[in-house]
Amino acid sequence: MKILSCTQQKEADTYTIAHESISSIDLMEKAATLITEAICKRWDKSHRIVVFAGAGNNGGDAVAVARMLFQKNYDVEVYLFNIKGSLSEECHTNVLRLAECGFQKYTEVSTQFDPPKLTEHDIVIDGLFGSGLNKPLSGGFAAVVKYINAAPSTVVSIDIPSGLMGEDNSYNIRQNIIQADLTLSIQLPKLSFLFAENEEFVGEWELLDIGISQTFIEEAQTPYLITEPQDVTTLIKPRSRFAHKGNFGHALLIAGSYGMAGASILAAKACLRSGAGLLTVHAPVCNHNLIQTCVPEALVQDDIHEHYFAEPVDIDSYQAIAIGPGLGQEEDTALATLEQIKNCYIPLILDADALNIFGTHRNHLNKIPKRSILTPHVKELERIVGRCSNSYERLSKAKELANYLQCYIILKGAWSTVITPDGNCFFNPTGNPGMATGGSGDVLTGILTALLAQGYTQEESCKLGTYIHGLAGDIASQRMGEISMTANDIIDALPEAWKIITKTK
Ligand SMILES: NC(=O)C1=CN([C@@H]2O[C@H](COP(=O)(O)OP(=O)(O)OC[C@H]3O[C@@H](n4cnc5c(N)ncnc54)[C@H](OP(=O)(O)O)[C@@H]3O)[C@@H](O)[C@H]2O)[C@H](O)CC1
Ligand SMILES: [K+]
Repeated sequence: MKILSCTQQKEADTYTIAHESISSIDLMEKAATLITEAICKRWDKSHRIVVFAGAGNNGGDAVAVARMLFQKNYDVEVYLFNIKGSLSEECHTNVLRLAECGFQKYTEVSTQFDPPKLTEHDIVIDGLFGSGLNKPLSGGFAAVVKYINAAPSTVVSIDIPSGLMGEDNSYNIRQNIIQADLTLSIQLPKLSFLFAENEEFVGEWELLDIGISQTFIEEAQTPYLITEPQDVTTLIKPRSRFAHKGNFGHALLIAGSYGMAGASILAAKACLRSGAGLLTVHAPVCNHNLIQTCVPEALVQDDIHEHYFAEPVDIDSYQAIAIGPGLGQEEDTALATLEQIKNCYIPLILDADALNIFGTHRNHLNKIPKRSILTPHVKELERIVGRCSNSYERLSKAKELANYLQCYIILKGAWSTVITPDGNCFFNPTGNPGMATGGSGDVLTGILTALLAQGYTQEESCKLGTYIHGLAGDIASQRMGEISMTANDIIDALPEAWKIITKTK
């Protein structure tokens, strides 16, 4: 699913009107019908509906919704803010239609606004501004937003919370943005919906398909996409009945240190649960027996050091290498890692402590082989690119890093983002807050390593790996609950997740 900019959404609107023989007012009527249905589905007529409409088409949507709810015998009030004394054509048409159906509780605000007392049982419809917002709200509009946010009522925003920019809110004023409980977005999501700090504005969001031209959407250029099931199920490589373990690759996992054997064990188990033919774990001597006991299917190769990774290894017999889970931050380990990745011609994943090395040894960043996969969470990324004040800035810096290194970056979190060397961003829709638990990242690394070992490309491995990781996390959450689930539960859910993705019983 593509994420288009607000400008592109307007172009899509215009293109649809021009090519799908539907007028703008009828497109607005379609939008309003779906918005009304979504409201009626959630709230019965005991709720008073208080509509705040702007002078543009977002306001036009809101006034049309008011008419439809009124005709369904809801108790509706409308406040239309017509500060400049001119309404968009469609907004004006809907104001006339509202009057024609005998609606009485209509107030057009131009200067003085006597706000109604909003109660907990009221539903506020926010139709002040939509994709036409061109600067942060200020003055009277900011006051209206603050008044609505201070009210105890449920707030439903049309298309986007008024005051929120569709992409970059770096220069926005947070208290001048509507805090919606529900956002009913037209056709496609906005990029800003996917950023954690905007959750308080967007609330739950739902897309309304108003029939915007698919031709326009298909041809629209955007670096931002949300991965959908069909994007990953089509990647799955079928397994021949004559296959043998050599067909599925030999993976090398360089992981673990004294006291952090668990990370290497979790990554190893996840790797084997994701189809690797063979796995060798290179680990410090102290973890040898633990790994052999916990993951008997894995081969264990001892490092020369008792407690941590200290000596690079020969990589010729492997198809994929992952370095990082539980590696620790000893200087010897950093040096061994830098040595290990130099001239590494095998698909490589750098995770956790292998990434932290570049936070303290940034001058070695250019040693990272092109097309490597880096899997930082927010803090690990910011140790490399510097502190970021918001998700949009962080995404931009991650895109710059991926381009500079010509690598793939998986920025982990809600809506984990796969960033490719040429700047495409694939947002992953699976997963849940229960996955914010120790070892979850180690599991992802194991999955990614298995996919690379089986010959999936870096981009395929990143998209498929994050998707299956989140899907297993969702299954684990259903089984164990978000609070109690552990990284092991995610691994235990991998068989079910793989069956779903490969549609096997
Ligand atoms: N996406 C679709 O296919 C459809 C979308 N619909 C709805 O249309 C809105 C977009 O409507 P639009 O009229 O383009 O813009 P808005 O209603 O969001 O804003 C109206 C005008 O407000 C002014 N503006 C912008 N920012 C500010 C601000 N910070 N303070 C004050 N005023 C502001 C601006 O006018 P200017 O003269 O100031 O430039 C805007 O034009 C979309 O969100 C959907 O709800 C269609 O109904 C269906 C198809
Ligand atoms: K809005």
